[in-house]
Amino acid sequence: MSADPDSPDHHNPPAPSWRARLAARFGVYGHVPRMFRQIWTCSPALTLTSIALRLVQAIQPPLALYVGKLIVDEVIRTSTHAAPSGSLPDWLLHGPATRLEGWIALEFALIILSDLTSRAIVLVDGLLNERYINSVSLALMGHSATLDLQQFESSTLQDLLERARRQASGRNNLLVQLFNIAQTAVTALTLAIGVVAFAPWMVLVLVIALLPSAAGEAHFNAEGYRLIRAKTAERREMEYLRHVGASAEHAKELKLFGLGDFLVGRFRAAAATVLEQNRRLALRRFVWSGAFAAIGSVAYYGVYLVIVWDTVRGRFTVGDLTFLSGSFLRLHSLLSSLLLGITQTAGQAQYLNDFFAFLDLRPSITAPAIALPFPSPIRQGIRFENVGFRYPGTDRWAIRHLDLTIGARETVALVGENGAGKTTIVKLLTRLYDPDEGRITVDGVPLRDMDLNDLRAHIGVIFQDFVRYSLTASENIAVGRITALADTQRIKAAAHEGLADDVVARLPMGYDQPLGKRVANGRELSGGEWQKIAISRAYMRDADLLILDEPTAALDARAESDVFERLRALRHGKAALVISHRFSTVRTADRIVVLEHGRILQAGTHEQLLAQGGRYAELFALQAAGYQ
Ligand SMILES: Nc1ncnc2c1ncn2[C@@H]1O[C@H](COP(=O)(O)OP(=O)(O)OP(=O)(O)O)[C@@H](O)[C@H]1O
Repeated sequence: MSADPDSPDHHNPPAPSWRARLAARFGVYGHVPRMFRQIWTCSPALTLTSIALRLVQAIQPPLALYVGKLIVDEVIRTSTHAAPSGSLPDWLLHGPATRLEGWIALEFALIILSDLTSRAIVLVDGLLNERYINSVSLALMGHSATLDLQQFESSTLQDLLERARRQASGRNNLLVQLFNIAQTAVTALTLAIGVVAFAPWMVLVLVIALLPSAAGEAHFNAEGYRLIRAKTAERREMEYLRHVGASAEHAKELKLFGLGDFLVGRFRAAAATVLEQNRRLALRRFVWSGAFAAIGSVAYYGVYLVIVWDTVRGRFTVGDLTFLSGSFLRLHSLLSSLLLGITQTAGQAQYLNDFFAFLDLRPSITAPAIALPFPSPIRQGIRFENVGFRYPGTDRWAIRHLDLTIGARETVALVGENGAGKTTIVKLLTRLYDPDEGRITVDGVPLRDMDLNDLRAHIGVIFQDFVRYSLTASENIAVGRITALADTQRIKAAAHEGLADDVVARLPMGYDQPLGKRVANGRELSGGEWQKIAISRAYMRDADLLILDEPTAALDARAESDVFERLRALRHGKAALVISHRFSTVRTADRIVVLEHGRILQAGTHEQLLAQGGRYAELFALQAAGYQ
């Protein structure tokens, strides 16, 4: 992580200081304490149980080794006496070996205990891990809801989210692995204390011999992290291609256009670069780790030789020899597995960093601490005052010098060619974005001064790319006011107003019918039928301003005319903004605003605009000619 791969000059980063290098090596673990706090809040009882069980498990190996030493010493001591006569039961019950029996019984008890605790650990960790993964998913979803649309549209956030999601994927068993590392560390420490009591220098030699391995692993961890960050865009592309290439919603077009091979080729190309770099790193890691590990093994056998020599010389008993060589062998393998564990978890801990980095993102569209309520009902109207807006990362004005008023009881239609800025006006009105210039007010109260939830609660908006939820028909309508999910009457009334009641009546399971192809027993609807469901959502709100962004594009002519007849009747006395390319819809509005390149070109009633003979009349004539 010595260079930020997102920065343009990451090919030639300045030489990092040793502090930066150290931070890069171990920085991946920076968020582990925060993760433990999160685990703790998932279940203090399970966390404590897991820690207690692991402590018990951790001190068992040194204990077992020490008891083994006592048994060997005792066997040697008793075997110097005359060989016992009689059978094994006689010897056990009456012989001079009661101490030996005690040690053997203790060793047996330790083995049983070890077996029980390891099973209990699997159980407790499994339960805890599941809760933790759920809490990660909840945190991701909860925090996503607070972020701005503009943040979601940035590719940097997409990358971060892609990496953060891995933390919630369940494949990531970081919790269990970190607990294992802690347990191994406690065992290694207890063993080391035992060995230190006999010969402190042995532990020192072993630790020093493992230092190159530790440094190597830390280096390769940092390399791996850098590689993953640098390749996030490719990974995201692979994820996308996998989704497009293997999902029901894309199957129709993929077949008809014969895109299968094209997608496979693109995936192969993206995968190849990631694979190649990973392969090179893995090979280098293999060679260096092997060499470093050999240093550890040489040191281990050197020390082992000295222990044997000291036993032959009589400095150590045979029991000491079994304890020391056993401890030493164990210590060597524990320290190696500790390193390996750290290596494996470092890869996963990076996702932890990304997960918390995502949680630390703050939305830029916020409400003031003391926010004003939405002026309901609207008395004067909604005003755009000299509004200008550029999408982040672009230098073209999507809207500029825009002055527009929507009267309190007025239905305004926005027309204009593709890209004229119609949808952008809706996004600004709902504060999905904030204008760069000018301001938008409702009855003189600036949108920025209002409570965000209150603002959005008073506006009913259906975008042209509304969401088709894989939920029941009833839920699909209720999403317009999710707090009224149980209010069947309200849902039915909204369905009636949005013309969805006929659609629902034809479904075998009525309002309880799951919609879409993703769910069991799901029924797919036609484009127009979906649109009627979406329009009904808008009627779930008792909105002061209703916005329909091309709501009728997929409706047949009769349905479209019905929708607007109802809109006029039901919106009686309330403001509405309608975006449409169909002049049959547009002409019924109280006022029509013609947009071009983010500015107002003309405004007036259908008749006035026709009489003016400008762009509106031209576009109207074009469409009318199409019907002749
Ligand atoms: N998220 C975005 N990021 C950058 N530019 C955008 C974004 N959304 C829209 N634009 C640009 O802003 C301009 C206005 O877009 P807008 O969606 O408001 O047009 P529109 O009038 O609704 O068009 P249409 O009739 O095709 O729906 C267009 O030039 C478009 O390319």
